[in-house]
Amino acid sequence: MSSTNRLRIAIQKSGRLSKDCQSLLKQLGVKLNLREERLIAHSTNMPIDVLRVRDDDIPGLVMDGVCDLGIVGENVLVEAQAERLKGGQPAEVEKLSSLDFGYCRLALAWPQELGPQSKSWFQGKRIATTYPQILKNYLKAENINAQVVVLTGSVEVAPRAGLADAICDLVSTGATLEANGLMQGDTILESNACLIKNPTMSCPDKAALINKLLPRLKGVRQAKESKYIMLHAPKAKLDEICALLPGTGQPTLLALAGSDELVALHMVSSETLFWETMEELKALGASSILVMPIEKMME
Ligand SMILES: Nc1ncnc2c1ncn2[C@@H]1O[C@H](COP(=O)(O)OP(=O)(O)OP(=O)(O)O)[C@@H](O)[C@H]1O
Ligand SMILES: O=P(O)(O)OC[C@H]1O[C@H](OP(=O)(O)OP(=O)(O)O)[C@H](O)[C@@H]1O
Ligand SMILES: [Mg+2]
Repeated sequence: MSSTNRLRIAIQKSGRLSKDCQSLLKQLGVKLNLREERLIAHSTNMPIDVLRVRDDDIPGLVMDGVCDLGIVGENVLVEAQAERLKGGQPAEVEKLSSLDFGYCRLALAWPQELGPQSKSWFQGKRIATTYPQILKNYLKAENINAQVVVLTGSVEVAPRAGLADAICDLVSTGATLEANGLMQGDTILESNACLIKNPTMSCPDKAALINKLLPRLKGVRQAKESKYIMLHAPKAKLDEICALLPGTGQPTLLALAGSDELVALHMVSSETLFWETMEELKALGASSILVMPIEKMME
């Protein structure tokens, strides 16, 4: 591939998604030489360049074809798309996969001392947010006539600072809302990080590379969700033991040297084994029960 044919992936430079993006690329087998201040990191083993930017810029870079792929929160993607549509600009991206990090929700919140409030309370109020388009669409759908105050950071201090009556901001554990004396209301949007692609990308070499990375992504996810289970089981109790094992996978049975009563049972399970199940297995005579993580999978 020539340098223009190198696949360009946009990720967040520093923030909530950057560590997870970097470790995902590593798990996909993409080796990177990440030096702190560099905007572009060239992969040393694949024709891939990683652009490290602010997350707000990622949807636009992918929509405009500056980057072929991007990893960004759905919250930022939906806001950017709504903003572009409002301005009559192209806003299409292909969502290749939802990822298992960056989970948060965009929710309304107001000062705790006001107590629980219904939707009608928001009529005529000022709501501070970093996501004006998503909030405006919600208010329109709910027939609420409120003023949207746009802030790019520290949204949660807006009510105390007298800038707004309520906020619409990202929540994960709820600790930030609590620390600022705010009460959480309706969730407007649930969000995870997602992998997006420029829909008009037509380079066959890049398409082939994406087709190589996607099964790896599936394999990484399956491996994370799966466990390798090993135990010794009395032959007489095999049916009962198998019935307790999670998932639908078939176990492998192996003879145990020096024992006629016991067999070794190995299986890949799509779920973990809870302590309660391990205790039930033990009560049935199972022993040496091991639950191990799996690093990679390919079916
Ligand atoms: N508390 C959280 N827990 C999990 N994910 C979160 C949380 N807060 C935000 N996110 C997700 O991570 C993304 C990046 O959050 P971050 O706070 O790093 O953004 P930022 O300050 O706008 O960064 P940048 O400097 O890149 O613009 C958010 O858009 C959202 O998708
Ligand atoms: O519900 P919580 O678990 O407290 O998380 C929510 C907070 O996390 C995010 O900010 P972040 O900490 O990433 O900092 P930022 O505001 O500087 O982006 C978000 O903007 C909230 O403020
Ligand atoms: Mg940002």
